[in-house]
Amino acid sequence: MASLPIRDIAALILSTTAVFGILWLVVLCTYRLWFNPLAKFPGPFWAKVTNLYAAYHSWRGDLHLDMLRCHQTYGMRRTASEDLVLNAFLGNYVRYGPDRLIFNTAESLKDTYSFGKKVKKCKGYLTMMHRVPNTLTQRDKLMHAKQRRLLSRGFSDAALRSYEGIIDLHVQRFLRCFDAEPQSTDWSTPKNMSDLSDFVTFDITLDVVYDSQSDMLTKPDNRHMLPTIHESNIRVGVLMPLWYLKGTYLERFIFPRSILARYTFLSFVKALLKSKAEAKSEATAAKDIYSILKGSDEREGLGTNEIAAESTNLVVAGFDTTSTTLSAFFFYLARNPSAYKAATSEVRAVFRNPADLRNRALFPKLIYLRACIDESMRMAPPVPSALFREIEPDGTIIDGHFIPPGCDVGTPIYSIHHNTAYFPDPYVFYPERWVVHADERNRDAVERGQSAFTPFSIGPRSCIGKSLALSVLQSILASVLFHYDFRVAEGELGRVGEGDGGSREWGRGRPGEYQLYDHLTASRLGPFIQFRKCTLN
Ligand code: HEM
Repeated sequence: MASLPIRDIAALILSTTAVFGILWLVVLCTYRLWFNPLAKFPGPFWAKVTNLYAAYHSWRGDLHLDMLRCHQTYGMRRTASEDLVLNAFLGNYVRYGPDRLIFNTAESLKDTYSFGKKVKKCKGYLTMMHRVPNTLTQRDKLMHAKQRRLLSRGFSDAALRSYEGIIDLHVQRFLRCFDAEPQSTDWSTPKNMSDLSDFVTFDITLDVVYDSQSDMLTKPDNRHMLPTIHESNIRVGVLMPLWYLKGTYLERFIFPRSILARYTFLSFVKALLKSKAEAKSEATAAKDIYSILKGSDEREGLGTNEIAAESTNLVVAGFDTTSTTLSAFFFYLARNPSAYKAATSEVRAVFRNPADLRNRALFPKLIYLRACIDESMRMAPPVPSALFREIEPDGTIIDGHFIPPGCDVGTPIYSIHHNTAYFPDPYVFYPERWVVHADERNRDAVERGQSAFTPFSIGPRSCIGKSLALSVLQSILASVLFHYDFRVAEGELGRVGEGDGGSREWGRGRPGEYQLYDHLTASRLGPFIQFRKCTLN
């Protein structure tokens, strides 16, 4: 028998592989669409068949918007008269991946994230891990409890008090950014608040975590670090639903820039860690989180790699999130005159002179300022989409539905913060929704909102840095409102950060809404704000 030429053999292998490949795809899609245990849940066609759907939206930065769009779309039903009406119950759950569901209720929030639930962090968190898991990325519950207990020493009341001087120092530097103009009674040149917020929060976080100065507010030298973190977040956001691609050639092919960016940031941290290690001999009292962790080294078995992973994560988790809240606050307050007036009046009444601003005992009196901060985080949550949790063996009930083991579930933060069942007029900046009236008539409404408010998440994996973040935000904002008046920059610059009016992209059209680009955490542009020294003080 004459042997087949090599070309024909290759063609035969290729066509057989293609046929089997197509067959495999057909079987897989058929299974996912009709026989998967989640098949009964509504959702976009492409999300049901592949996690590439979520990865695509993460790459575009509109994952949070698409999740809300799905909750609304799959909550619509046609009446007999062909009108579309919202069937809120149906839209409360959506299939957002072959094995993933998103929910949009306060019940799902509790069922998924509060203490004692049969869930753990999903495999997507593996993509954030470098060498060893830190408190954020640890999937093992017992290991996490141990790591969190150690880390919480850096966030105790005593530790937080010891950071107050550091925060005050950076607040002073932040204020000086608005003083630079010669005529101090005139409005300053427009300031890009997302940049300045990044600078001040990075400076504070690096100082608190490592007792080290990044000086971003005062010098440009280290500012190139910020785009590298952003670039790296894009990669991690895309890989979260496709975690099995981490470390493959495909990943390296798709994200060469992000991988380079990640190593630039890691080299920066490595140099920091080296200088900390060299400074070891000058034993000083632990005044930064790194030293607190290092102090527990021998007894608790936290090795060099663990401390490096933990402290690096704190910088990334801490600065960007706090910065988003800060810039969102300026966006919304500058556009809402009544909220602006109420917040400035409160601050200028509580603090009688500049020295008072360092007195933390007065902060609980800033009830309206805190409501403005909460309302900024409601409308622009710094971690906008779903924090997926994997259901453990035996399955569990989420919001009344049995979910089988191995599936991922999550309650997207931006979606629930815009759910009209908890927040009427969700696109209106309305700090009053957080303040209980003296006659208590709105207590139920406030509590309903609180049940669905989750910028820091809830339960055992909620944010360990919440008190630090709030302390930083209140210190900065009280000082700015005390010393300065501010307004939206005039002209086109004033529109940076807004929705674009007639956008073809879903959810990007509202001029009054601060636009977030969801890459794990939120990136954003502007707002541009002008400042003027307040003449009342
Ligand atoms: C406004 C500011 C902040 C917001 C909105 C925020 C939000 C969050 C959220 C939503 C989570 C849960 C993440 C998840 O489940 O995957 C989280 C966890 C965490 N955050 Fe924050 N965060 C903020 C500031 C900070 C700061 C200042 C630090 C420390 C310097 C920090 C450190 C952490 C850590 C270590 C975790 C992991 C906790 C655990 O899993 O036990 N965060 N944060």
